[in-house]
Amino acid sequence: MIEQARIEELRQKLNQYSYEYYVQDQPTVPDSTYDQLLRELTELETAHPELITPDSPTQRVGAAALDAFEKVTHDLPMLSLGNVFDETEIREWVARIERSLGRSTTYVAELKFDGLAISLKYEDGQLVRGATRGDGTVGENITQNLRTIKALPLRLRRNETVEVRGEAYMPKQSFERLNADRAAREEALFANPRNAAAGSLRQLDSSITASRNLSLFVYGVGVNTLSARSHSEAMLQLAELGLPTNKEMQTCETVEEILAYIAHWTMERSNLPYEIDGIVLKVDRYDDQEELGFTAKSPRFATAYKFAAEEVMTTVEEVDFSV
Ligand SMILES: CC(C)(CNC(=O)c1ccc(Oc2ccccc2)cc1)c1ccc2c(N)nc(N)nc2n1
Repeated sequence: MIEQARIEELRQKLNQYSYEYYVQDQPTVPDSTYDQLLRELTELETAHPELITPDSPTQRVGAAALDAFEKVTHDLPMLSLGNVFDETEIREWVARIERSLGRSTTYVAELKFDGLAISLKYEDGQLVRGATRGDGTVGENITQNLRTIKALPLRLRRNETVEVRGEAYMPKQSFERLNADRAAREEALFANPRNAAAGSLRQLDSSITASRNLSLFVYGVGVNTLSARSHSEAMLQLAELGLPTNKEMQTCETVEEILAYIAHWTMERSNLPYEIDGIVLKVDRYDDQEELGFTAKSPRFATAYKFAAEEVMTTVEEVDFSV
């Protein structure tokens, strides 16, 4: 049947254009082309509903609003990070690791996004579940809301089974526009992009989430079928699968390189289009991570350098508790 072939072709094209625009930030077609093809796909799917698949771009906004979020138990706990606050503590953290391993090792430095920690589960390439971190063991099933994030692929580029961790966030520009709209309607303002992202993902009606222009970065893997032997290799594989990874991630051979990366982003973070609240440092090789292991609640192989909280002029902004 030619409609089926056309529907499959449109689905593949639209998902590719979405990937180029939202993940690679290098669109190859104008929005008008995307919109026209989406309209054609919507008409064909309306005429042939039996041909609709869950990874169709028309299926991003869920049907009915939920009454509540289900609880979900993570296959692997989503751990929290210990903190380091200054150069001395960073040098001590590196020294402790290299003493424990009995040799030097390679690190990865990453931006620490100020959003909501989430977990995404893909089975044979298909997104089957999205959840909040919750208490690290039990989170809330917010699949319908996460599916509205355009940077999130509904199907991976290879049929892998993998559970990934990441941060859903609201870009600074979307935050400013959302609060401007709310001020115009005399509604309570969100205090910061993190609250706005969390409030947007706690909506039981995913069409509200879809209107909030959220985005996503993935930063780790749980259970997976990947062949990676290090964190940096795993992140390259996640990017090849079509998942949004952050391009500012950098491997560091020495503590001096770590300190230089931190100094750079301490100065530059105000120029980023999203908010970060620190820098995450990780031992790169998985065999070293396993050798270092965990404390009761967080890994010994990773830590977070937190920026000093910014002394902002605290304007009397109402925080939106109604969401
Ligand atoms: C390192 C990790 C804590 C993720 N890793 C895990 O959650 C994790 C979970 C089970 C693991 O293995 C276990 C297997 C069985 C039992 C216990 C742990 C290993 C890592 C983390 C947390 C927050 C991050 C953040 N805000 N930004 C960036 N950029 N990176 C981050 N990385």
